[in-house]
Order: sequence, then structure tokens, then C-alpha cells
Amino acid sequence: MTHSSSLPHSAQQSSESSTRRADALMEEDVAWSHSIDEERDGDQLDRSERAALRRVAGLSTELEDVTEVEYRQLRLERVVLVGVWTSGTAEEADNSLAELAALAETAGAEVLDGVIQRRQKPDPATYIGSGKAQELREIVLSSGADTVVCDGELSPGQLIHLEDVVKVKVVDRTALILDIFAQHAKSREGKAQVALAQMQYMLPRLRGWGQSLSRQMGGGGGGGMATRGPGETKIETDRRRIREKMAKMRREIAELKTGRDVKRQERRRHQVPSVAIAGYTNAGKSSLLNRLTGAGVLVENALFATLDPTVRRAETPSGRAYTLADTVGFVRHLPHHLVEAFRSTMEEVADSTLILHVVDGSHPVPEEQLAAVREVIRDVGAVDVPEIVLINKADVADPLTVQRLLRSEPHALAVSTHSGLGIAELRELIDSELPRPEVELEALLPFTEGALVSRVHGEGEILSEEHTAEGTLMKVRVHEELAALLRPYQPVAAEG
Ligand SMILES: Nc1nc2c(ncn2[C@@H]2O[C@H](COP(=O)(O)OP(=O)(O)OP(=O)(O)O)[C@@H](O)[C@H]2O)c(=O)[nH]1
Ligand SMILES: [Mg+2]
Repeated sequence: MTHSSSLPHSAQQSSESSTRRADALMEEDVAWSHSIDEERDGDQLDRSERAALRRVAGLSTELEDVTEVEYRQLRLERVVLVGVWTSGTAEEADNSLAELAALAETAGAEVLDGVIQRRQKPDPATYIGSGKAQELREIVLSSGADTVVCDGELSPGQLIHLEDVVKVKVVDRTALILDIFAQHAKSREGKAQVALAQMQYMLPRLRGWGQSLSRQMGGGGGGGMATRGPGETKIETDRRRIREKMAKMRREIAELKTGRDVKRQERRRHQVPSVAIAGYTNAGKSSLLNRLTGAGVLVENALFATLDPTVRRAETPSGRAYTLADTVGFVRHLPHHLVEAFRSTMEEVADSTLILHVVDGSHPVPEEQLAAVREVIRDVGAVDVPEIVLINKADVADPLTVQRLLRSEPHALAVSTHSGLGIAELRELIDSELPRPEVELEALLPFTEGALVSRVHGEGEILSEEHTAEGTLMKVRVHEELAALLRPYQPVAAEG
């Protein structure tokens, strides 16, 4: 492994000094930093490319309005992560912070350090407690961080108080995820949904942001919560403008949704079975779509690479057509606003004939991801849709983990979109899982009916096909609507 030499100097330094620092931070706390460095290894070029891309994408979502200056403040640079560990094992706490590190990197931040504090529950005032907050201030100073990211959703008050102590920007997991979504959303609907969720999140926090901004600009002077005056009316105006904008966004989203519903109804009318690929973020959903259909969907070792649902046509080995939809990845504790915002995307899942639930088999505890995704699937009312669990990345997964999952999940298959392992079985499995068209019949279609022949190919199942002097003789299974069109062409012998 030569990765470590490609690490930036500061990261190597921090991995040594952070152990000491975390020891100093609190006796019963867990030092956590080496795993961050492992997450970062060998990926530096990728990451700088992503950072460059991020800036461009950021430009296009910049909004001219003053009220949105506040969102822009969320752009992260050099961050320290803080988690409060209230229950579960130390390993679970580590995994949770490792995921936060991956999220921060996806947002384009450089992770300098991470600490976990063990507490009964988060401190109502400063999240980690005022003494620990002071120690965190020391870490921020010595690492040169400009932002602290907390692994949870903080109240507006907690954000303000913690910022007052650490004297840099403090953001929570929700704001971080919103930021990533804002950077990645491409379609008009996706952008509108994210903007709406951001505004919803910002509304109750406006005052806090206003205060910390004025403090950063050299104002404040220890005014704290009591600061009032001209700023108050400014906040009121901002709130009103945000509310107005939210109303406008909601209308726009409703219109866009109608357009998508129409398309979906169209597909349903033609009775093309729909398969939805769902799963935790970075599990390999887009890779699977590409494997099965040859679609060129962006695959990236980043969380939330896909934010806009892509639908492609695919065919089973027996020649039946179906649609395959890639979906937004799930993440634990997906901010509530976002679940709401992406409900329409999730409806794609609820409405499907079959769910391919992709899970990253190389994750230490894929069960957690399975459970988190199923919770959302339940939420959108997709409980009745049959599900195939695909344990992906079998090429690099621990075979014991794969075995364990295969035992606990009755309807599962180990696959690798990279090596192609299990993909042929998957195609067969999809074929047998999709409901078969109900009418079997024979038709002799004259050559003038070429369009009908291709429709049968697209929507039906071809049992046999023969080109005769009079036309195409087909034995097929089709849905009722198509059967009605074919009946006039049934050969006389078949009718008798
Ligand atoms: N080793 C290995 N890596 C894989 C496999 N499938 C996908 N990956 C990698 O996993 C990462 C994520 O893949 P994506 O297909 O973008 O995952 P996704 O589920 O669409 O992710 P989001 O859209 O971000 O939610 C990429 O770096 C892929 O190259 C696999 O079978 N084996
Ligand atoms: Mg994807």
C-alpha cells in the first residue's frame, strides 16, 4: 500500500496528533481519526476532480437573491467532525462517523479530524456540553478547520451556542445532506425539491445564521440572544420572502409531478412491467442499471451521485420488455424534509412491479443499510411490491458477510456489477418474477401490420415466430388490450 504517501501532509499529521488530542478531549470518549484517513486513501485525484466539478455545479444553483446568501454559507472546506454516542456499540458509533466523513467528502470538504463523545443524551444547549465545546475549540484552532460538522440534527439554539464557543461555522448532518443534494440535483424537479427542503430547514434557523454572520463580519460584540434592533425586521422580511418562494416552489413541483405521472400512467396503460432499483447510497444501483441496459448513467464513488430518477427499457432473456428505474439512494436518518421532497421519486418505487434492493456487500454491516432502506420503502407504502435483495460488490465483499446475508434473506442473490457475477441469474430471476401476460394466442399478421408486430415484441412474450408467405405467424402471450388487436388475425384453424 503506497496510498499514504499521497495523503496531504496535514492529514498525516492529524492522524498522529489526533489520538493524543482525543485522549485529552475526554476520558471516556473514543478517538476516531485513523478510519477517516483510510476512507480517504488513494482517491486524491478523484476527489479534486469532484471538487472542481462541484464548483461548476454550484454556480448553476446559485440564486441571485440575498436571502440565499445563507445557503451559500454552508459550502464546506476544512472540517472537524463531532458525534455524540448515546447507545449501541463503539463500532456502530465509528461507522456512523465514517459515514459522516464520506458525506462531508462528497460535499467537497476536507476532513481533518473526527471525535466522538459518549453521553447519555446530547446536551440541550451545546450538543456536546460546554466543557467539551471548549476542548473542541482547541482542536479547531490547532487543525485550522473552518467548519464543525455534527452527526445529528441540532436545534437552532444548539447551533448558535456551539458556534459561540468554537467560533467557526457549525453545521449538522441534515444541512450537509441538503448541501450534497443541492450540488447534485440536475433536473428542474430535483432542483426545486432540494431548494424547497433547504428553505424549510432554514426558516426556523434564520436568526441563528443572521447572528453568526454578523459576528463573523466583526459585529456582535457579545450581543448573544438578546441582540435585537434593525436585524429583527430584516429577518421578518427574509422569512416572508422565503415563505413566498416556498409557495411558488410547491406549485412548480406539483406541475412537474403531473408531467411525470402522465408518463407513468402511459407506461402502465401499455402494461409494461416496471422494475425499480432501490438501495442505500453508493450501493451500486446506477452500476446495475448500466449492467442490465447499457445505459450510460453516472457512476461515482460518492454518496448521492444519482438524484434524478432515470428510467430505461430493458428486456428479459425470453424477450419481454420491462422498464428499469434507477432511484435516489437512501441514507440513515435522511432529513425529514428530504423524505418529503423526494416522496415523488420514491413513488416510482411504490408503483413498481418489482423492487431490486441493492445492498453493498462490502459494507461492514449491510443489515443496517437494508433496514434503513426498508423503513423508507414502508414509508412510501411499497410494502406489497415483491423484492429481490441483491448483495452487490461480491467481488470484494467478505464471503462470510455474503453467506450471512444469504442465510438471513430468503430472496437474495450475490452479484457483482463489476465482474458480472450473478448477473445472468439475475436476468433469469427477473424474468420469472415479472407477472406474465395473461392471454396466449396465435396470430398471422400480414406484412402491412409491421407496427403491430413490433408492439407485440415490445409488450408481449414471443413463444414462437415464423415468417410465412402470408405474413408473420406468431404464438404469443400478451395483455388483454393487445390481445383485442390481435384477435382479428387469428388463423382460422386456431379458432376452430
Ligand atoms: N468492487 C465493486 N465496486 C462496485 C460494484 N458495483 C459498484 N461499485 C462501485 O461502487 C460505487 C458506487 O456505484 P454507483 O453505481 O454510483 O452506486 P449508486 O447506488 O448508484 O450510488 P448513488 O447514486 O450515489 O446513491 C462506484 O465507485 C462503483 O464503481 C461491484 O460490483 N464491485
Ligand atoms: Mg447512482
